Amino acid sequence: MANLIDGKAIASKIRGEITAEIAALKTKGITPGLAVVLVGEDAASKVYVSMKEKACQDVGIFSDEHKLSADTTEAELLDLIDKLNCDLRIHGILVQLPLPKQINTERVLEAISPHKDVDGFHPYNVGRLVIGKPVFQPCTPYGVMVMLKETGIDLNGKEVVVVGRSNIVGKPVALMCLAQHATVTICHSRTKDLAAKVGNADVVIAAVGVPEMIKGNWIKPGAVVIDVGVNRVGEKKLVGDVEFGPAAERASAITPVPGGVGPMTITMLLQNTVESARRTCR
Ligand SMILES: Nc1nc2c(c(=O)[nH]1)N[C@@H](CN(C=O)c1ccc(C(=O)N[C@@H](CCC(=O)O)C(=O)O)cc1)CN2
Repeated sequence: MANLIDGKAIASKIRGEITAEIAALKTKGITPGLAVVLVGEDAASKVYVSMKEKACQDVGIFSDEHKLSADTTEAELLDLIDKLNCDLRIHGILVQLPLPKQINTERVLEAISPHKDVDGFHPYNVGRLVIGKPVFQPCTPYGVMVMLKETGIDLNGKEVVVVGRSNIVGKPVALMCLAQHATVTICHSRTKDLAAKVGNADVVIAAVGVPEMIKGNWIKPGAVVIDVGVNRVGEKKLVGDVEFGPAAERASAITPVPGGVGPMTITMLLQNTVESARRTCR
């Protein structure tokens, strides 16, 4: 039976360290500030945004909330971003995704100053990651890497299979694993014989957004399984992208859903915001 990788516990430990770092910054007259922008009424986004605001309060980050209606135009959102780019109280800007259809997500992400891009989605920060000199790294993949490190899992020479090729998780986590000297395979909807690819992995990172798509009996005995999926099934139940029970019987270590990668995402957002504030006093 696999060891459970407790994302909640790791996140809580790191948040303690972040709280201490912020207290030290405040003695130098710097209070890290994060602008959180939500456009529209998406139920999951509302939950994530309120979790982010609460996390900011807990660690001592000034959180500047902007809740805009679902019919906000792209020009209005770009105007707000311009103002936040120039606001000296703000070290990080976060626009919650997904955005409503009338707004071009790429244009919005590119409008955020790369120096305040604590989500790590701006092409400048993506490019820094590609060349192995990251500044701000996307929070979910960054959280995955911190979890692996905290659990003592070394990727050097390992076969890592990433299932999913999104800009937010799949592609960046693959680059981060490569930087840790893993041999990385990215699988996606057109991949042939996914079961065999997953079965070859020492470490599986599942980020497809399809409930329990990765079957437990595909997992190589002793492999590590990181499940990035947070899928709502029915009214209340959350499941990952991996069939947890059968996978846990074969894996050496596995993340649960909820309580695995999810809590790390917001923790790394706090970390990036503190890093951005620290950079202002260099
Ligand atoms: N601007 C961004 N938008 C989105 C991001 C992002 O990193 N930046 N990621 C996701 C959503 N997300 C953060 O925004 C996020 C997802 C899940 C969790 C989390 O803690 N999940 C819990 C379960 C919470 C629940 O009950 O729903 C868990 O897995 O234990 C935090 C943040 C898309 N948009």
